[in-house]
Amino acid sequence: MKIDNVSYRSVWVDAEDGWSVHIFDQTRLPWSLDILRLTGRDQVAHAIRTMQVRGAPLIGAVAAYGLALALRHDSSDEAMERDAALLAATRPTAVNLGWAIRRMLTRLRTTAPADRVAAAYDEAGRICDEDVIQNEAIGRQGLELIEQVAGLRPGPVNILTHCNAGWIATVDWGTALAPIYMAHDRGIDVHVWVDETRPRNQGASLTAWELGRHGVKHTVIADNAGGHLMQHGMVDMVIVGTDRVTRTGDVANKIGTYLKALAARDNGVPFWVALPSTTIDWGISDGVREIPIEERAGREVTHIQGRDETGAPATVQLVPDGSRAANPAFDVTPARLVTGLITERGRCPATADGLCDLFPEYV
Ligand SMILES: CSC[C@H]1O[C@H](OP(=O)(O)O)[C@H](O)[C@@H]1O
Repeated sequence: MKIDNVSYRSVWVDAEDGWSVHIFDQTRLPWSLDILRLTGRDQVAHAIRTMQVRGAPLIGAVAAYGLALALRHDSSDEAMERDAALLAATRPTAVNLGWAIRRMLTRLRTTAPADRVAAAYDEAGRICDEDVIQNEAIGRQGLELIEQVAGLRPGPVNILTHCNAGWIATVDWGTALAPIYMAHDRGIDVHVWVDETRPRNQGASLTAWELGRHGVKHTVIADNAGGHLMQHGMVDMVIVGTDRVTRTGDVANKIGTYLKALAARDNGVPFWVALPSTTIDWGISDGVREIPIEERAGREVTHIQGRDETGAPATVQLVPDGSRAANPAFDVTPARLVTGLITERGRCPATADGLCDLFPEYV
């Protein structure tokens, strides 16, 4: 995607040294665009754990490069398995992380140690290139849904999204936002209701930043406002991303997604989930029981980051000293509340049959 008319991906290998890896520090957005140069395994692990880099497809891609960086230090079998396990354990919910590491190991275990670094960079690069292609295809699949609504009546197509599933959550294009970018670029009048997405505020700080940079009309709202807007006919559809989808169509996504799905169902608003097939966990069926939900630090709830009147970054405490906080970072929306899944191969019902029809080779 472009920033000030310069094309970027969310992760790239340094063009000069050919081995260090660059990402945007997403904890610094929207106030400053800081590019981090990653040079080792521990730096990559820290970036994923602290959400300097986040978004299901992107953490998989960055972890893949993290393994390549680790192999530069030690390409032995023991070190490779150890480093892969460490990177795979940095965050539990997004299945793309484990998928990417498993894909890397599949290639590297049959590669001679002396050839592993080159093979790792090659495979990580393929993961990135495929993510871009998949997300662009998701954009085209979702664009058709927006075009259908735009053809029904004049005025903007109003889309609500939760968290950030934009280009900065993936290698490029995004998932939930890809159809929106394509509709905007084709002159369709779209407006996005951007859930702030407490407690990390990925919507307020990342989705709003992305859409603003691309010139897409948007309004940031409190997470709790979505149901009201749906009741008053102000939302034509919901499109969200996801971190893990079961083989039966249950959807894990940022905390609060489930509540939006309930409000959408109650108000007859289509609730779409956009995902590349790398986000499908074919090994599980019951999302509520089987998807691991990351529990993050309570400080993310008790404190909030922003900038003060002088423009300086600031962190303020929101709750009384001594109050405890719970911080489940994801929830699971049962398939019955999902209108459909938007994948790189097409749209399908959130059902085992729907996914099997699109991806028969995985079943
Ligand atoms: C395109 S996947 C985006 C997905 O990842 C986010 O989680 P996090 O910000 O914690 O990495 C969120 O669930 C988004 O929907």
